[in-house]
Amino acid sequence: MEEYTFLHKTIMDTNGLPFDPHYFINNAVSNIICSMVFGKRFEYTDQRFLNLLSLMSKALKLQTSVWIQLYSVFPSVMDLIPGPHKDLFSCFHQVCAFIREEVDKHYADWDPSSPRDFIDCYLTEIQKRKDDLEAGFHEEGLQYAVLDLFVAGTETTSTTLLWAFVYMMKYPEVQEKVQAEIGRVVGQSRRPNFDDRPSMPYTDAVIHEVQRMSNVVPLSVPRMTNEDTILGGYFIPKGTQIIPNLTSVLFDQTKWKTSHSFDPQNFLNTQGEFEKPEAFIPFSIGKRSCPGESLARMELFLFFTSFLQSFTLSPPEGTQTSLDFKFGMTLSPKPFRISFTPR
Ligand code: HEM
Repeated sequence: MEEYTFLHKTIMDTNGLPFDPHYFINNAVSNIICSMVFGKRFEYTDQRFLNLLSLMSKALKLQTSVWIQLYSVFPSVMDLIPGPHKDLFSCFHQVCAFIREEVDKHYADWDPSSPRDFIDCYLTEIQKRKDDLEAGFHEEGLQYAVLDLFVAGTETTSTTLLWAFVYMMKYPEVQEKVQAEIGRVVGQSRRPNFDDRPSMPYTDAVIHEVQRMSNVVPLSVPRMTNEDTILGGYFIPKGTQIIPNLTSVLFDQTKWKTSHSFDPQNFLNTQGEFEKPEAFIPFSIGKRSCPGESLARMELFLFFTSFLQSFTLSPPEGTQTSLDFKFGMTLSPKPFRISFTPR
């Protein structure tokens, strides 16, 4: 909620005028992970950090481009050809350099008896297990673990919040109902907290429906079978790349009341109570499903309810809200402008 306070102030400064919310939201969401991993947040005006976030967004888009697909098939040929595939490596190196700098700063004033964040804890594990080569704790591992948390924890949640804004602009009647529920359960004298969620079935249903319809990670994360497997009667040899199609489940006509249109009723029973169908799998399922699910759900609930408690969201006058998206590792809304009018 501390991060929301910064965001709230920044949005108040827009005076209800339309603006592109992408960078503020990306920065605010990333700051939650940064506080846990680096032990600090970054100002919304920090150019070095803003540049890093834009590199990450660019890399996620590039990853599914034709150039990268060609690179995966013909790496040695593509190495000789200039093109956007080279940009991906440059993005990757710059993000890694940023992480390395932060790790070096941690080394400089590291006190193992009082760990400040994830990096400090990992450094302790490296030291404790330096004679155990099987344990897998080493500096390179630290860099990749931080990179994983940083990338996976920023773009997914911030893109979902951007979609929530888009859907609230598109369906003002849904927005009004959420605001009415916030008014009944939380009021205006305090900020929402996560314990309010069970008393707010409509809001909960809206957030779930935003996640279902926005389908932010449509093809999950590619995996590989580590042994011969039989699944649903099909033989899948060891070493086969698996790309789970979450879209087919999130939009399965046999599983949802209205599979292809935005309707919070997909998550409400006839008594208006919240109910989650088993086909709701935006975080995937099984042993390797998203480890950040609980954090993401908390962030989505707290940011979303705090925004709608304080502001009414609307498109710039005379414009239509579009549900068009950009395709990449994540599906994100096309750039848009929005007004936050204080309530
Ligand atoms: C709305 C937000 C989010 C969505 C929709 C989402 C979705 C996913 C999906 C579909 C996967 C692939 C799981 C699989 O292969 O079975 C995944 C993996 C992962 N997620 Fe998330 N995620 C979100 C937020 C977060 C957050 C906040 C974090 C940070 C703590 C995070 C960290 C990760 C990591 C580290 C992996 C890779 C796990 C591995 O390789 O085993 N995610 N996420």
